[in-house]
Amino acid sequence: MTTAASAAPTAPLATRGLVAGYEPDLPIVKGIDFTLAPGEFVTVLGPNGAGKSTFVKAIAGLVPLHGGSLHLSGRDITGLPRHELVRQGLAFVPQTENIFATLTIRENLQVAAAILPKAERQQRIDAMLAAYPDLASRPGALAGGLSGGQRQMLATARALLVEPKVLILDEPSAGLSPKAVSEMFARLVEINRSGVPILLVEQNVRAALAIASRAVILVDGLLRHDAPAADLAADPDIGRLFLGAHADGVAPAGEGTR
Ligand SMILES: Nc1ncnc2c1ncn2[C@@H]1O[C@H](COP(=O)(O)OP(=O)(O)OP(=O)(O)O)[C@@H](O)[C@H]1O
Repeated sequence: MTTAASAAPTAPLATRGLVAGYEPDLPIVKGIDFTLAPGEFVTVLGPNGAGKSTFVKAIAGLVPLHGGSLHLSGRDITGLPRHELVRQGLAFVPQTENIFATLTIRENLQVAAAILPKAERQQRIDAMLAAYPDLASRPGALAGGLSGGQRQMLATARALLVEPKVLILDEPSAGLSPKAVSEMFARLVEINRSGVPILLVEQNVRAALAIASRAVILVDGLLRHDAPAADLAADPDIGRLFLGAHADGVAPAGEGTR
């Protein structure tokens, strides 16, 4: 018998009791129930080592699942291999190694387009280049020669090429200049407004709360807090309680930073 509690979630993305980690007996994500609603923009926050990256990598098929389930638009995608998750519409932009440095901008897009029907590929690549003037101005340039911000743009363009159901990004602001971060975040807001739900891991807490609609805070592999982003941004206690007082995105001296 199917009960309301056991019915498969129909949201764009849902995890139920998700347990994941790199070693069989060492869970890093320790049982997370999370739902990304249609059109939502959710940021994942928490102290260093809380398991934020592991959580999204597990969703993206890059970290082994030990338990629980994953659902994409009502479909159970638990345990599917990475390439199949992409095909199903789950786009993930990793923090590093998210482009092919020795290929050109256009070739990077062509590789991502390979899962599309042949007849659609060129038109989608052209449309994506049109949306990214910085990339369109030199499609033959090697991706390895791009700035950090342009690389992130290319990585995001590659992810969007296949019109995903959900876009997940792992710290896209890492290592970028303040100008590149604000361009990147403005682009994410546009993408979200076009209807793509976004899940964003960020250490840049204030910037993330300014663009997200909701925030979840992970502590030691568990989802400890879930609230509207504006409420968290206005809460003077939240930095002390959950973020190790990193609410300005700057870790105190002596604590681990990258
Ligand atoms: N490839 C890996 N192999 C084994 N353990 C790992 C690996 N990557 C991360 N870990 C461990 O998993 C735990 C959570 O790391 P994770 O990177 O998910 O945290 P985070 O919240 O994203 O941290 P940060 O904000 O510092 O990026 C840490 O104890 C870390 O050492």
